[in-house]
Amino acid sequence: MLLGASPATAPIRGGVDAMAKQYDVLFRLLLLGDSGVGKTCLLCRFTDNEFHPSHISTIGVDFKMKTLEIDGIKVRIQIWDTAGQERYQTITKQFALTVKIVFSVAKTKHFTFLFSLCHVATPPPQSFTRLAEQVLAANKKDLDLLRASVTDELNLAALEEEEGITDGAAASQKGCWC
Ligand SMILES: Nc1nc2c(ncn2[C@@H]2O[C@H](COP(=O)(O)OP(=O)(O)OP(=O)(O)O)[C@@H](O)[C@H]2O)c(=O)[nH]1
Repeated sequence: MLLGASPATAPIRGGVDAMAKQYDVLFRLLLLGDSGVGKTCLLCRFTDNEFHPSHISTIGVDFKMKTLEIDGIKVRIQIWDTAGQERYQTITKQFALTVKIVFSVAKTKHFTFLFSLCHVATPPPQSFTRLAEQVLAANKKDLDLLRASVTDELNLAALEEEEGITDGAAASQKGCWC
């Protein structure tokens, strides 16, 4: 799933940089969201098809890449994984140019966090790209039983319909990127 990606310039042929020959198009994604919503797990599911049950907080910013071939075009996806912990928010906000905002369906407090990020990230700076998009991704759908507490307060179903939220679970791979 490439929603939320922002196309960036990438040389299609030639060039002195060896990396330039390895892909035709480069997409950059930035994952933002409260600590523990599952940003790193979504990333690991997508790049390595792995799930890690333990929560090891990201420190600052990390990134992974994956190259896919779609209709004969080599698409490289560069995904930046940010730290959700409050102490890293200064760094995270610097990166809030184009975003895939992740939240867990299981905790209401994550909504408060993501709305504050939406505010920071909108609109994407002109200098970056006009094609930058924001996508909300609801993770931990396997914990649907806990979802009631969220829907009571925020009517998640309506949000999904109106805002086009994507949902899934890194744990089960269902509805996930891969
Ligand atoms: N049940 C369930 N647990 C998940 C899912 N995705 C992630 N988790 C768990 O949630 C916890 C936090 O996941 P992380 O991916 O480390 O969270 P994060 O958003 O990167 O956290 P920070 O690095 O602190 O910002 C871990 O214990 C994961 O195993 C999911 O889809 N379902």
